[in-house]
Amino acid sequence: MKVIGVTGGVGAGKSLLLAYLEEKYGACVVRTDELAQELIRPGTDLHGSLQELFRGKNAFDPEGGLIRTRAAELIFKDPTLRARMNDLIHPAVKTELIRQIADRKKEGRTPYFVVEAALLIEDGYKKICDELWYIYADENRRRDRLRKSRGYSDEKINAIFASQLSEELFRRNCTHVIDNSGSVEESYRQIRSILGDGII
Ligand SMILES: CC(C)(COP(=O)(O)OP(=O)(O)OC[C@H]1O[C@@H](n2cnc3c(N)ncnc32)[C@H](O)[C@@H]1O)[C@@H](O)C(=O)NCCC(=O)NCCS
Ligand SMILES: Nc1ncnc2c1ncn2[C@@H]1O[C@H](COP(=O)(O)OP(=O)(O)OP(=O)(O)O)[C@@H](O)[C@H]1O
Repeated sequence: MKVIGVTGGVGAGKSLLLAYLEEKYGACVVRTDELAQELIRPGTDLHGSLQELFRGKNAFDPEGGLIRTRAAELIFKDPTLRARMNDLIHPAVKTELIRQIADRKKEGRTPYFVVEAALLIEDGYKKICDELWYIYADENRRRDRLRKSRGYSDEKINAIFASQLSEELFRRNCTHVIDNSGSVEESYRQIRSILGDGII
């Protein structure tokens, strides 16, 4: 089983390409954002710690769930708060991922295990991945896609951009680059040139 780490800036097209890896190659895809949401659901220890961290900041709904838009507003403009949130959540995410990778390896039926993480490089996923893929799209296209598909404001886009690695650092740390600035078909072709033409 090959373990592939997928990263890239917000709106580069990671989700879209992960779906292709799942459908065409039978990959097991885990998005760390989704895993994090599970690990911080109300009732968990992590949820308690997060409530402490965001105390007085109106970041939770009446059922105790984290209000994503509010959390984004807070963490993307405050590097210290973001670092403290990362320190709380990310070790647990990584531990859970390592467990899932080991389970799949043991089971022996998964050809590719794909981990998607915004902070793949910063969080040291290099050690647990065989390859690191950088999904690139030029900044203007990403801005455009995020405005259109998610209604993100320029302020939100700027704040997230500022909290993520530069293109140069992504490129320097990854083993493969997929340029998703063009059509989806062109990106699929790049994936096929890395993984071959079909399910193994
Ligand atoms: C901060 C949250 C609430 C923002 O939610 P929202 O729906 O507004 O935006 P979305 O999830 O689409 O994230 C926007 C972009 O920021 C990236 N991102 C998410 N968390 C972080 C972070 N801690 N640092 C840098 N970038 C991040 C995402 O990958 C994406 O590219 C949400 O991303 C979250 O709960 N993050 C915590 C989990 C986490 O740290 N995930 C990254 C694991 S590597
Ligand atoms: N090659 C492409 N051509 C046109 N639209 C695209 C292309 N790739 C992605 N998109 C669109 O751009 C938007 C952002 O893509 P996507 O959600 O896959 O980004 P992401 O990298 O997963 O973002 P995030 O970092 O927030 O997880 C989506 O609406 C997606 O359909």
